[in-house]
This record gives sequence, C-alpha cells and structure tokens, in this order.
Amino acid sequence: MSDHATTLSPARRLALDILLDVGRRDAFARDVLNANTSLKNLDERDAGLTRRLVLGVTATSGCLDDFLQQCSDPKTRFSPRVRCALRIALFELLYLDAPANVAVSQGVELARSQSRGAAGLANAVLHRAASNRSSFREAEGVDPVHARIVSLARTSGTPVWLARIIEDSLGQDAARDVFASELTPAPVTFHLNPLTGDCAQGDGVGKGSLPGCIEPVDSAAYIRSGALGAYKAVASDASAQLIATSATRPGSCLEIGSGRGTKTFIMACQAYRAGWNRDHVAVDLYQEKCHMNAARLIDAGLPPARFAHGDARDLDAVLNEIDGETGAHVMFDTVLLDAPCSGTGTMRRHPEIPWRLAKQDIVRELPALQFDLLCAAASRVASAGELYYATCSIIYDENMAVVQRFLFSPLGSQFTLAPVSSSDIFDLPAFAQASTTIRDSENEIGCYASHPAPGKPDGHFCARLVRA
Ligand SMILES: C[S@@+](CC[C@H](N)C(=O)[O-])C[C@H]1O[C@@H](n2cnc3c(N)ncnc32)[C@H](O)[C@@H]1O
Repeated sequence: MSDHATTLSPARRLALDILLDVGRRDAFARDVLNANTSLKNLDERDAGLTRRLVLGVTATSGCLDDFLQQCSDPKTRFSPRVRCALRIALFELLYLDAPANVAVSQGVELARSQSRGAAGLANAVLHRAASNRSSFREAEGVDPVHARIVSLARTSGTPVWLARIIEDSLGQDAARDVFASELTPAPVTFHLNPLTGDCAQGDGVGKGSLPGCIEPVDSAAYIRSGALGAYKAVASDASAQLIATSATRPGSCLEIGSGRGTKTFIMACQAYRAGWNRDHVAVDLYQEKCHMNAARLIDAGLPPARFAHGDARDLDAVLNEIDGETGAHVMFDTVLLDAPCSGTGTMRRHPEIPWRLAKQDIVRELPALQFDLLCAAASRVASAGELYYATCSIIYDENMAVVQRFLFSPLGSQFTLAPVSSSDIFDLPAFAQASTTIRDSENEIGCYASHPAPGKPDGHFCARLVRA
C-alpha cells in the first residue's frame, strides 16, 4: 500500500490536535472539545467523528496502549505524540470496526504528521493490529481462567481490575449492561426551574415520570435555546434528580458536598413544587464552588441558601459561625451527604475516570473518607430527622459497605434504614409515579442503586437513614 498518496482527514487531524492539547494541559477531554473553536469549521459528520475519537480514545486509552504493546517490538519506544496518533487508529480498528485500509493509512499519516520518520513503524504496527483485532478483543492467548473478564474489559475499554470490581459489585448481568454502555452516549436530561422553565415542557420536550425532569427530543437545540444560561434549567442525570427529590423535605436541610449546586438547585425546585418552606445550608470543601452555587440560586430566582466551606470531616469547625449565632450545635431535619466518590456510575460522561482511578482509591481511600463524612453528617441529624447518603458510584465498597459499617458504629446504631421510595415527597400525588421508578432500582433493604445501561440513566446510589 502506498501511504504517501493518502490525505489526512480533517476530522482525525483535529482529534489528534485536541488529544495532544488535553495531554499537554492535563485537562478533561470534554472541556477541551467544548472550548475548541475549529470544530465548528467542520461539517456535522466530521465534527461528530472528531468528538467520537477524542472521547473514545480517552475512555479506552489503557486498552489501546496494551494493544499497541502487543503489536510492536518490546524494545520500541514511542514518543508521546506518535503514541497519541497511533491510539486514534487503534481506536478505530478496535472500537469503530473501521475498514483496515482506512484506519491504517490514516493512522500512518497521523504518525507522520508528528514525526516524519514514524511512518514506517506506524505502518508495520497498524497492519499487525488490523489482523489481530478480533483475537485481542477475545483475549486469545490469555489464561482461560481470566479470559472472559479480560475480554469484557477490552471490548468496553475498561481496566481489567475495575471490570472485576464492577462485576463483583453488581453481578454479571448488571455489569454486562455497564460494559455495553461504556462507549455509548448517556441520555441528556435537564431539571426545569418551576419559576421560569416549566413552560418549556410544551416545546417538543419529553416529560419523564419525575416533575421537572425533561429529556428534550433535540438536546443540542435545547442547549442552544439559552435555557441553561437563563437558569430555566440545569443539566442533570435522571437518577441524580430522583435522589435530590427524595432528599427534599420540609424544614431545615444541611447538604454536604454541595459542589456547584445541581442538587441544591433541584431540591429548591422540588420544594417549590411541593409547596414546602425550607432552610438550606450548603457545605463544600471549596469556597469557589459555594460561590457558583450561591450565584446560580440567586440568578434563578430560587430561595437563597446559606453557605459554609471547609473539610466536612471537621463539621463543627465548618459550621462554627452558624452554631455561634444560636449558641448551640445546630441540628437539621434533613442531612444530605452527596459524597466524593469514584464517579464509576458516570464514566460515559467522564471518559477520564477509568484510567485515572487506582484500585486503592476504590477499595480503601474513598470508602474511608466517605465513612468519616457520613459520621460527621450523622452528628447533625435532629431526632427523627433523616440522613441521605448519596454517591455516583456503582461500587459496593463505596456504597453498601460504607452504610453497613456506619450502621454498626455507635452513632450509626441510632439510625435505621428506610426505603428511599417512601420518602415524604412521594406521598404527594404529583410525585407518586417517581416513587415507582425509584422502587424499580431499590435493593432488598430499600437503598436506591441504579446502574448505567445503553440509553438509560447513570449509576447512582442513595441510602435513607432515619434517626430514632
Ligand atoms: C459528588 S460531588 C457533589 C456534586 C453536587 N452535590 C452537585 O449536585 O452538583 C462531591 C463534592 O464533595 C466535595 N468534597 C470533597 N471532599 C470534601 C470534604 N472533605 N468536605 C466537604 N466537601 C467535600 C467536592 O468538592 C465535591 O463538590
């Protein structure tokens, strides 16, 4: 094959530029994609290919490197730029089932664009890859004891250790849904501000079972309409909206891990729909996030919240000023801990997650932090009050294991688990249907645990703990 005759396609060239930029700036691929001004110079099909390559290569980078290693001489060293070019071609071969001649010739040109001398090596490696793609996916040559999980990991672009933990956490059937969804787009849903946005429901927008939750027929057009900028809505996964809704109760609420405030916003909206008065205190480690959250509530015309920032493991220090005003430890009717977690329920939206996580994070460090935060959160739940523990993880160690450990602790022994689907708000007729949706993903002890599947919402977890 004469590779010199091939012209490099603009979509692939731009994908490589963006991926190199992501690497240089240690940035998130989606952020760099969204900020890239050259994308709009491509026609829709090419722009779509660029997006797919950037997000797909990011999501599967470790598998692509394993494949590259298998297809090259062990002594070969690839410069980061050439490796990045080859990853694109390998992604096309492995995950887009691209015709071999296209993926190879374009990959050679991508490599040549980074180093003239790399074309010959790229040609040899990519031809080998084109012939070996099925055997790599099917884990041929891997010890038969491990071949099944290695094949699942490779076909979904997941690290093998993580694929194992996901399967141990969810069981084989649900894990298969997760793997099948990894390289598919997540549904795009929004939560409407009832003060300004509910009118948009008539505009070709599909209404889900949850009041305020919409999945537009054309989400890009909905975003272009300016609804988000005008605070008529926030983007939020449907499962996350169900959790924020279940934790919406009348009275005082402490939200820990409030971040930029998507759940703060949704809870304020749902309280308005329910006709409930609430006092909301939002805590996050970062002051900047608290500022963004505060500004959005004001701009949206929703009731303001009170903010405090700092490490919530030392909650007394964080709430010191608020306690000082009453002269006592303030206790809350509801405490929502939206805990920092692995984000494994949202990997479709955040392609960096699988290859940036370490096993230690999931099995040790995050569960330890989550347990400490849960104990701190529990210390502020009023008598007969409710504590909601939420994550966007699908991993047992971060979810049920943390809750079980808490329930066996001295403070935890004052709490009992209750079904998320029977939270107060679901007694209201408008919310009754959403209660059924929650029940569909509740486990036998009433904890909500959704997992991603193609075309379905993300994986989220929520336990409802009632103080005796
Ligand atoms: C799952 S995210 C929150 C998402 C947010 N609730 C929303 O709906 O937009 C977890 C949040 O916990 C915060 N966080 C992490 N460690 C913390 C700590 N030790 N104390 C308080 N907040 C912490 C992070 O800054 C992050 O915003």
